[in-house]
Amino acid sequence: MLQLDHTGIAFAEREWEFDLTLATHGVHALLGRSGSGKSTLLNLIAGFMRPDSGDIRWQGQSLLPMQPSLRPVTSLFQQQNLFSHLTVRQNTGLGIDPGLKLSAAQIQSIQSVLIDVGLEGMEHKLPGMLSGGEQQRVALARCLLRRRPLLLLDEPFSALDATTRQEMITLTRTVIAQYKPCVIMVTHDEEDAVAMQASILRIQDGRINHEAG
Ligand SMILES: Nc1ncnc2c1ncn2[C@@H]1O[C@H](COP(=O)(O)OP(=O)(O)OP(=O)(O)O)[C@@H](O)[C@H]1O
Repeated sequence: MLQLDHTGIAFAEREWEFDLTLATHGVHALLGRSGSGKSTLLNLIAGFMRPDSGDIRWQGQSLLPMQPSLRPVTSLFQQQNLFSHLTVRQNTGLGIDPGLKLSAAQIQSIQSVLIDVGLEGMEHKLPGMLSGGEQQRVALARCLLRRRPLLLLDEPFSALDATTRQEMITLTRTVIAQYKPCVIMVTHDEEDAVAMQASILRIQDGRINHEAG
């Protein structure tokens, strides 16, 4: 399970203290007003920010001594951070090896994930040749390839039009059902939470309230 135990951080004149226990598998929507600390919570778990106090544990082990790349975490953001000079296959392959020294078996697993997200036939395209929804599929494929047990989604669908958004929600639900990570998804839209069949985590006044899903 994921445990945040009095995980505290302060910026300027504001303070947050997060206490949270989530089961190993499950989907949770993280809601809260703009500036309430949603991205801060994800950054603490991913290791891009360090808490001032408290602990963050996965399966009983503290994540705090671990570099972000070594944590059991993968993140998908609204901006996909695809490399414009790398193909769809290469951008996806970064999920396995940042040096892109890929074996035949790894190329096969990339291909299989690209088929899962509906990008078969686009392996050799560059991101600039793709729509926003297709770019988001590449980013999702890269996350899925990593198969890390904690999946952090920061407004993954908010830049997409309504139809593409619905397709991405369906696709994300399907792949989550296959590999069963613990998912925390930041969204401004309670409809996304319902569509993802997520329980609700709400940040208010620097604390998390966990509502039944
Ligand atoms: N590294 C930082 N240094 C100082 N202040 C920061 C830092 N990161 C975030 N903040 C501030 O902390 C507050 C919470 O930011 P955060 O991005 O977590 O909010 P959020 O709930 O994700 O907001 P939004 O919904 O608008 O994306 C904001 O007021 C932000 O300006």
